[in-house]
Amino acid sequence: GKHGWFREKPTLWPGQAMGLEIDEILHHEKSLYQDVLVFKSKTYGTVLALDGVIQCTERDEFSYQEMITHTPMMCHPNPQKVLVIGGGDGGVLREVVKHESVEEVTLCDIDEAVIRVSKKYLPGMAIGFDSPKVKVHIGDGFPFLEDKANTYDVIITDSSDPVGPAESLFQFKYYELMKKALRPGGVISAQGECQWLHLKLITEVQNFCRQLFPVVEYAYTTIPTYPSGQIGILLCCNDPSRNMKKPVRKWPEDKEEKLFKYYNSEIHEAAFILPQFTKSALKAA
Ligand SMILES: NCCCCCc1nc2ccccc2[nH]1
Repeated sequence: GKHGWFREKPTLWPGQAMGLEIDEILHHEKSLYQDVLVFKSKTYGTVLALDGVIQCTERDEFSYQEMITHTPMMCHPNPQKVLVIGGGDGGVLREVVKHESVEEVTLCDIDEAVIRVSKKYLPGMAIGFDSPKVKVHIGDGFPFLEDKANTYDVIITDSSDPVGPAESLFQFKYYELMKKALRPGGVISAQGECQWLHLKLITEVQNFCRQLFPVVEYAYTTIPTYPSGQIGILLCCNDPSRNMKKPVRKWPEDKEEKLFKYYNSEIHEAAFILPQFTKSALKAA
């Protein structure tokens, strides 16, 4: 288009950059925490970028939102109280409320600007805010978790990358807080970065998760507009007998076809099957 190309800042992936052709810049501001850009792309719909890094596009967001939500949710027998840290676009909320067992889901995002621009420019994701089961808290996930012991069945950390406001969400203390906030049999999932780019970080996070949780797994999903075309999901469970590689609940196939564009019970299992280089790095951990 007349605006040329958006090129992603190689913050954590030196020497490479994802590019998208711009049709129209829709919004650009400096929030209290980060640079917020929304643009209409030529072929991927509307795009949200934070500090020059693509967070979601209308065309492929469903892959990440469905997999970061339904892999933990389908590993829990009866999720009633759910917490989303980050995820200000609303896409994870849209997915969480597809589970009838859910009574209440709280979203805690530090930046009101992300929620505001998502509601205005990303209605297909922000629809997640419309459910009566949803409660929204604007603030840092750390202090929010301090007084939430034994509260949630599932906690989903839909964070940006560990450069900037989300840096603290990739540290031991944060996982300690989530462990306390979980009810017995609870499951957590987190944006787990990419095995092609961040294997060292993934190994470090897995290491300290294993000190806190009996069951820790890494899965991944394919998504064209994230660096190297895929992103990981880190999953932990406080029930030593839970095998997260197999869903404990299943929708009938016809229901899956109506509910999802990416998730199904087979890709749930496939997501945990890792290439040898990742398997051996995480095994050594
Ligand atoms: N470089 C990969 C970045 C992955 C970002 C995942 C993500 N996408 C988001 C959209 C809005 C708010 C939080 C978000 N977290």
